[in-house]
Amino acid sequence: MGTVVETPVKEADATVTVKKPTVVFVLGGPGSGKGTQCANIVEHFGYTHLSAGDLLRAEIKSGSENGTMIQNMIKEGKIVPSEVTIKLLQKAMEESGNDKFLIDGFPRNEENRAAFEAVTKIEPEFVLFFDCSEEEMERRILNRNQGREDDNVETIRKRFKVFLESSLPVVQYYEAKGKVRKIDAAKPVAEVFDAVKAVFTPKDEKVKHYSCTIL
Ligand SMILES: Nc1ncnc2c1ncn2[C@@H]1O[C@H](COP(=O)(O)OP(=O)(O)O)[C@@H](O)[C@H]1O
Ligand SMILES: Nc1ccn([C@@H]2O[C@H](COP(=O)(O)OP(=O)(O)O)[C@@H](O)[C@H]2O)c(=O)n1
Ligand SMILES: [Mg+2]
Repeated sequence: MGTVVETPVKEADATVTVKKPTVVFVLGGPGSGKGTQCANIVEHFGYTHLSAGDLLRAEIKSGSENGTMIQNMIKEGKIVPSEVTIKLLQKAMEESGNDKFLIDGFPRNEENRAAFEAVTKIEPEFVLFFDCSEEEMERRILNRNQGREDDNVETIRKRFKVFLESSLPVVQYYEAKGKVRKIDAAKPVAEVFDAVKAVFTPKDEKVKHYSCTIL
């Protein structure tokens, strides 16, 4: 008579692993070309573009109870409390059906950064940073013609100050983690996009392309 060996059947693992979305933060001063380049990235690399500024402006238009507060802060070039902005970002992420996001113009200060990390537990894949002189950014904003209430000399100066004092430290935070991909954004749009493409193209594809060229 043989011995019956009982093998315990392993219960199915109750923890479900949900894949976190891929997030790239797109930062740079006002007018550095974040929105313009994000539109190009979307076309080529399948990301969904979420501009924090656009979401806040849509919230004003929707007649929400926060609308007046947001409008006043934007007019003053101030940064809206992250609670408001993060809710808008999360809603847009859920509604998109995508799992790859370019988050443009966020985080703009330490409060934005820490709150996003605490609420979503998402770490950015990397930070795309558009580097441009104030002189060039001001010229671009004054030619933007989108009817924005904050695109006037007085508010622009305030936005530059906030950028230097509050937003650059966020870039430095990610710099220390080796996550910043800095782009010279003072060049023409197509040249800036060439540099952007190099950041988004996987290294093996670059090699493939190179070997095709020399064959
Ligand atoms: N590389 C560039 N050279 C010249 N003008 C640019 C360039 N990139 C963007 N612009 C223009 O500058 C303005 C600001 O660009 P935008 O993408 O809205 O910047 P941001 O989102 O960083 O404020 C727009 O009118 C845009 O058409
Ligand atoms: N994370 C963010 C992003 C924008 N904003 C507000 O929205 C304004 C416009 O942001 P934006 O990203 O559309 O501006 P640009 O950098 O594109 O010119 C900022 O100056 C802030 O007042 C904010 O409060 N918090
Ligand atoms: Mg923009």
